Amino acid sequence: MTLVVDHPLARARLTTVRDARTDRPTFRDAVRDLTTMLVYEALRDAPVTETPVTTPVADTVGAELTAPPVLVPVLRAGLGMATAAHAQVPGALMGFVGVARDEETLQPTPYMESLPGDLAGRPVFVLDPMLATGGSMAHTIDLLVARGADDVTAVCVVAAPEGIARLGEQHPDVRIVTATIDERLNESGYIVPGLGDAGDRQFGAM
Ligand SMILES: O=P(O)(O)OC[C@H]1O[C@H](OP(=O)(O)OP(=O)(O)O)[C@H](O)[C@@H]1O
Ligand SMILES: O=c1cc[nH]c(=O)[nH]1
Ligand SMILES: [Mg+2]
Repeated sequence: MTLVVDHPLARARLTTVRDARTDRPTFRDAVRDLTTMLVYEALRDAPVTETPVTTPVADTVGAELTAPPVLVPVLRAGLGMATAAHAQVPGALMGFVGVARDEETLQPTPYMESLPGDLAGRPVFVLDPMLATGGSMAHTIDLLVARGADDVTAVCVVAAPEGIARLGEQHPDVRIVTATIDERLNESGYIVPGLGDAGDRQFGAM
């Protein structure tokens, strides 16, 4: 249930976000480009409904997504993925979750949720560039499941094996779409080689 998007263009943008010399505007641009590719691949097998369309030349049959996913960026870092994901699925509903990891305990500290009340039968894409211990993602998915969600995709840029394993235990039905599975977490809970703190690199250190 883990899809690694390793298209050459995704690998090139991943290299940009990994590079410690990349400035904030360039980092944000690369996160947006990666999100476009990740969401594109995440929707590859999405069901479509055929719809009639008239070209300047003839009538034909087109297609539209049968069920556009609800998009849920996880603040802060996931905000940098929101616009690009929304551009891919313009009709999507968007909810928001705020959670900050306590950097001492590595436990997620929730501070905000703004989600549709009923997610039953609706695909949901959680947008967060970093899946490290998996605590923040597991918390977010708990909120979604409490609202009836049963078709959840975690869209990430960098995933650690530890976070993937945790989701496999706590939420085995969740699909993960990521640009890379990295080596491990270090003693501070950062992904190695990773890209550092995705929130700080987009928005500045708090
Ligand atoms: O898998 P975990 O161990 O929970 O770590 C991953 C979380 O850490 C980062 O957010 P952070 O807590 O730094 O908040 P921020 O986006 O506001 O910087 C990242 O965006 C994830 O939400
Ligand atoms: O490497 C990491 C781990 C958690 N959160 C980040 O932003 N980066
Ligand atoms: Mg952060």
